[in-house]
Amino acid sequence: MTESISGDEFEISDGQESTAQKEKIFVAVRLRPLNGKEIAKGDASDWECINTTTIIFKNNPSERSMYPNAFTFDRIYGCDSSTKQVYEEGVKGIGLSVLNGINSSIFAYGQTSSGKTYTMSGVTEYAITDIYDYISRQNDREFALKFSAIEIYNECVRDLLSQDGAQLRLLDDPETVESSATEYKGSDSGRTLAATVNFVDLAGSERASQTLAAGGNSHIPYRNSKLTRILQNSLGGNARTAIVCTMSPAHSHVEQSRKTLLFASCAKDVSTNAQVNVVISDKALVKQLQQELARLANELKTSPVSNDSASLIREMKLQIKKMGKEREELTQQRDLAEARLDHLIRVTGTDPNSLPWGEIGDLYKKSSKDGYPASNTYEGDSLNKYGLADMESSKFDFLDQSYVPDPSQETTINPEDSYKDQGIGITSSIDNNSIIEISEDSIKEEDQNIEETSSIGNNYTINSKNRIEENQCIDNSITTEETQMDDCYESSKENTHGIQTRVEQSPCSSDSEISDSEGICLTRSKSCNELTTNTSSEKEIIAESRNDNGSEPGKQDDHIQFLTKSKSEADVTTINQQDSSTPVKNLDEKEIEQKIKSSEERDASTELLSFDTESVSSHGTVKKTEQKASEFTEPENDWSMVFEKQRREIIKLWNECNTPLVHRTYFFLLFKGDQSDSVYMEVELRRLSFLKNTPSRATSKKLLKKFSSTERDVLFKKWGISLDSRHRRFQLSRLVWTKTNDMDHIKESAEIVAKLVGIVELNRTPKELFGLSFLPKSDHFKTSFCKGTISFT
Ligand SMILES: Nc1ncnc2c1ncn2[C@@H]1O[C@H](COP(=O)(O)OP(=O)(O)OP(=O)(O)O)[C@@H](O)[C@H]1O
Repeated sequence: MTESISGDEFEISDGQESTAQKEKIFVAVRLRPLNGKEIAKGDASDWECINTTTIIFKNNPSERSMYPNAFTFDRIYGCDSSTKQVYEEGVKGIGLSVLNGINSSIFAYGQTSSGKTYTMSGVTEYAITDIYDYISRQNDREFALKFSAIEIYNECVRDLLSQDGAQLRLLDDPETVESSATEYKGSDSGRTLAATVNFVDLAGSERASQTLAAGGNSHIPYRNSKLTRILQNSLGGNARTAIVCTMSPAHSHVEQSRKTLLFASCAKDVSTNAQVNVVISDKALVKQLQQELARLANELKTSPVSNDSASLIREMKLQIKKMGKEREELTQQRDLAEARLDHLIRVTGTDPNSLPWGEIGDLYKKSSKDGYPASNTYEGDSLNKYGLADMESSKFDFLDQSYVPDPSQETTINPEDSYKDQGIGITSSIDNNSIIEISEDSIKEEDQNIEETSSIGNNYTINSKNRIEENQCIDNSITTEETQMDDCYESSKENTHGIQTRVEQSPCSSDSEISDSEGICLTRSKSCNELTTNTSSEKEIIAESRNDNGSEPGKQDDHIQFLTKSKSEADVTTINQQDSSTPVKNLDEKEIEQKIKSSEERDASTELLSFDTESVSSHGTVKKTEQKASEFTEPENDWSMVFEKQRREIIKLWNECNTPLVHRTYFFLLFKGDQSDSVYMEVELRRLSFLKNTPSRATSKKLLKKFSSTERDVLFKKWGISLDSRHRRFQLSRLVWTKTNDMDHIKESAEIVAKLVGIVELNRTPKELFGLSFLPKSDHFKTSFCKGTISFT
């Protein structure tokens, strides 16, 4: 709201602004006419107002050297000017600032009988009239007015509005001057503007003039003055100020007139910094804040935006949690893959680059050693960061199957082994200090409650100088899950038949020693189940194979042992009895195989392994399957085109495989078309193709349900898995299998396993982690933690 009261100097706003208003004091000089007495004495006027702002001394040029003859101020009022003029044209705007909440003061300064009272009485009357007039026209605002009329004489304060003329006592708060003035209380509506206007008639101006003129100081000393205490708020700078300096034109008063003008000149330099005074009572403030709070709460409650935000935040939190889980899983996969690769390299003792999977060896080398790739600036280990954990896994399957044993290597047969059943466990020594116990005792299947021991069915081992051990079934099953279990089964069957054939045709003199036509002697151990059955009095059945150093059986340095332990003897007994008495063993495996082959899921899954594959043929010779992944390979000179094509294909597969965004991002940022990226692109394509065609867990279950529980039992025994825990169990087995050479590895493995099963207290030993206190020797830690019955979900 802006309203002009009168004239063009003053405007009243709604009082919302609080910007300080810095300005100079308004200084005016009023020259009164010569009074009758002065005229009678023959005094003449020494001063002439040459315009509205300048006054000059005109009668005594000789004094020009000592005093200035011309003075300029904001306004000069001559002898014929009226008080109304002084008000309207001079001090009105300042006086009425009080209506905007700004303090104001109007002073009259001058020598005795110069016209101070004459001027101020008129100015005060006009101002009060205007104030009331303004208030009377404001219907939507309430005003509280407080008037005081005070006389200060010899430091005594007297209330001019009081009849008794009692002396007033000044309190600390100058605003609480005891007064009999009428008070108007406004409503306590909260925000209030409070301002004071002072109309001051300064008696004794001569003395002040002398002081200020002599010192040339614009500061008005008021600290110890009652007057200044009363005017404290106005004189402190927070007030618009006007000074009307009155002077007599008579020559007899010329000295005082000059001093008045000097005072006025000094006053001109003083600046004020008035601001709107907003007063909010505590009660009003509390009320106002409560209202604001209620308003905001209501806004938050009803705002659709806020609801969206809340739901968005929830979604984001879920997403973050999910990504964290994925990251953890990828880390675990990476660790497993690295462990397997480590082990393989360690076991073979061969430079990875010289192996048939040289390019994979390069990948491993890059990823593990060189920070892969060199331009990478990401922190931490690379494989998982770049989402290659799965690739590594796939590679490893390829590695497992592509190993080509040298037929010329002499292979020994452990004469202590016996081969009495169709469940063939072939074990060979891996390296020194390797005692491997893989026990999956008493595993309960979710839907069928099938208990089984974790016999590592269809294991075979080829002892050579490199002392390679392969567990084809485990290798396949770990990384390719359900589908590879089928392949595992296939492969195992082949191996089984092959080995059986060779056993029958072996020229070796005993059942425990077999040599094939090419001079390879295979050591064939009992299956864990069979071993357990045949030696039921023992809790551990150890299939040992002697290594080519000719070390004695049972010596840890030279042997690897597959130990089978039941969770309890009762379990063992039950299982063994079942194994020996039920027709499980008598089932026609060909029939089961036929069922598998005829199932749709099986058909789909057989196409999955499009990797380079080399496997041992059914006759113990090496058979190399053809590479089927060459479709991803393109000529080098068309690399950019190939890259784009592969990238499109990868993106498509990402979508089809629901690949996590994190993986996509890393991969996308990392591989941007460099020629050296080709191997990674290819691996990613293979990995995704594999994943895409991998039947889901549900599909696998569906497949397995095509078989009777007995048939499934046979399958599980052959695969050495249980339906529900197969993947992680094999990961675990594999983990143990590949990390049994030193305690550091064991501890590291324990941590990984602990993560798998959701154990977070990783500062504990493997023994503590899995409660394997029954194991007496600490060196059994390296195998002990896989013997615990760990439930995976
Ligand atoms: N501008 C004027 N026009 C006509 N008469 C004036 C004017 N100014 C002052 N007078 C007259 O001069 C006399 C003295 O004025 P006034 O009392 O206002 O002076 P004063 O400065 O207040 O003196 P004191 O300091 O002693 O109170 C008064 O009679 C007054 O009417």
